[in-house]
Amino acid sequence: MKIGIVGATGYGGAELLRILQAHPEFSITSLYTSSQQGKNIDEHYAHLTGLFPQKLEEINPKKMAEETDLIFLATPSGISSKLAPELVEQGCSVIDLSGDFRIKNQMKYEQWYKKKAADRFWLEEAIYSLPELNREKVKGAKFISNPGCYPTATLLGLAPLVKKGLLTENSIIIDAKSGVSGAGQSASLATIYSELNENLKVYKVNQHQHIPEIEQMLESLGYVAPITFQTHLIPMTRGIMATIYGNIDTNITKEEIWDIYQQSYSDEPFIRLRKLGNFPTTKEVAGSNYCDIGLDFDERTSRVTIVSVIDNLMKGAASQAVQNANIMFGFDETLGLQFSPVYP
Ligand SMILES: NC(=O)C1=CN([C@@H]2O[C@H](COP(=O)(O)OP(=O)(O)OC[C@H]3O[C@@H](n4cnc5c(N)ncnc54)[C@H](OP(=O)(O)O)[C@@H]3O)[C@@H](O)[C@H]2O)C=CC1
Ligand SMILES: CC(=O)N[C@@H](CCC(=O)OP(=O)(O)O)C(=O)O
Repeated sequence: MKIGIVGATGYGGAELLRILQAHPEFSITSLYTSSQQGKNIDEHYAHLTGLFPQKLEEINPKKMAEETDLIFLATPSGISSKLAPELVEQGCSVIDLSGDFRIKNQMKYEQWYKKKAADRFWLEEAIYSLPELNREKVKGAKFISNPGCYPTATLLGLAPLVKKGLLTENSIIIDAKSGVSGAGQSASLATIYSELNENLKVYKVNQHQHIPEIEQMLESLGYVAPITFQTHLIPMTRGIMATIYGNIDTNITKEEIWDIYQQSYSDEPFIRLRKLGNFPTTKEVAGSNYCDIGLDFDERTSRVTIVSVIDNLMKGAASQAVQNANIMFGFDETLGLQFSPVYP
């Protein structure tokens, strides 16, 4: 199948290149750019020297749809709201890695992203797919909205308890930390070495654009209440750790809670549950499509602690997008994604 990437010069795009280069069914035919037409990708990324002969091409939806079967949009929010519908209308399948089609309520998108929302019709057309929670909607779809990085870690950590209705209303608090590649490749004061090295930063306090995305999905799983979600920037390149707290009123033991997770995820190829008392680290999933989860229940406070880690550029973006592409086209979901994390 012929694959095109928009935003290949960005961090998410670079990971798509790395994964798709070795994929047995998808072949990268075209790379598109808004700023570097005519160049080769290795003029931007020396680590890709000699691997991709094709030149970066300008963005032209009609031509792109003729040249490819599927386009990944790894562009900043505010771009795909217009570009994705043009591609789908021309018959091309699309997976959008940005936030533009995740939040189905236009007012909420505009409130949290401070940008104009996509057209209501196309918001309905785009299928939000976190495969472990709703893969049945994806097979045969033409247009996928790939989840955000923090929502992926958070929702996979919470889903088993939420589906069982075990968490009490208004009790969910998520303390999330990300490596700096989560902010993309553009330089900013907050992410330069002297600001971040040996330093921890809280950011977007009660303002993070992933709050409505997480709440929307939790609502569909049966938890209808606001969450507290807080993000921190950590001096490392990649990785997200979401440490999640919630209250359980029912009489339950930590072994029973662990069993619920075990039952939910035992058949999931990309979710690895730690044994009770063990917790994952971000390095243990780096460069892979895994989400690793550990948990504990404090019978003294009736509060559960769930630790969920992913690689923000992989399960949080590029490899999850390829997982979605596999499902869309009826391939084995793990195709081209069966590699272990890079460690140490
Ligand atoms: N980084 C992460 O961990 C995650 C990122 N995402 C989302 O994925 C998307 C890409 O993120 P990331 O790769 O980190 O971002 P980067 O900033 O690293 O790259 C974005 C790329 O988008 C392209 N671009 C910029 N402006 C335009 C435009 N007007 N039209 C078309 N293309 C444009 C640029 O390429 P060029 O100049 O060649 O056009 C740029 O290289 C974002 O929406 C982000 O929110 C989602 C989950 C995790
Ligand atoms: C470390 C860091 O800055 N991370 C980014 C994640 C961006 C992202 O993935 O956001 P959308 O896809 O929803 O635009 C942030 O917190 O905004």
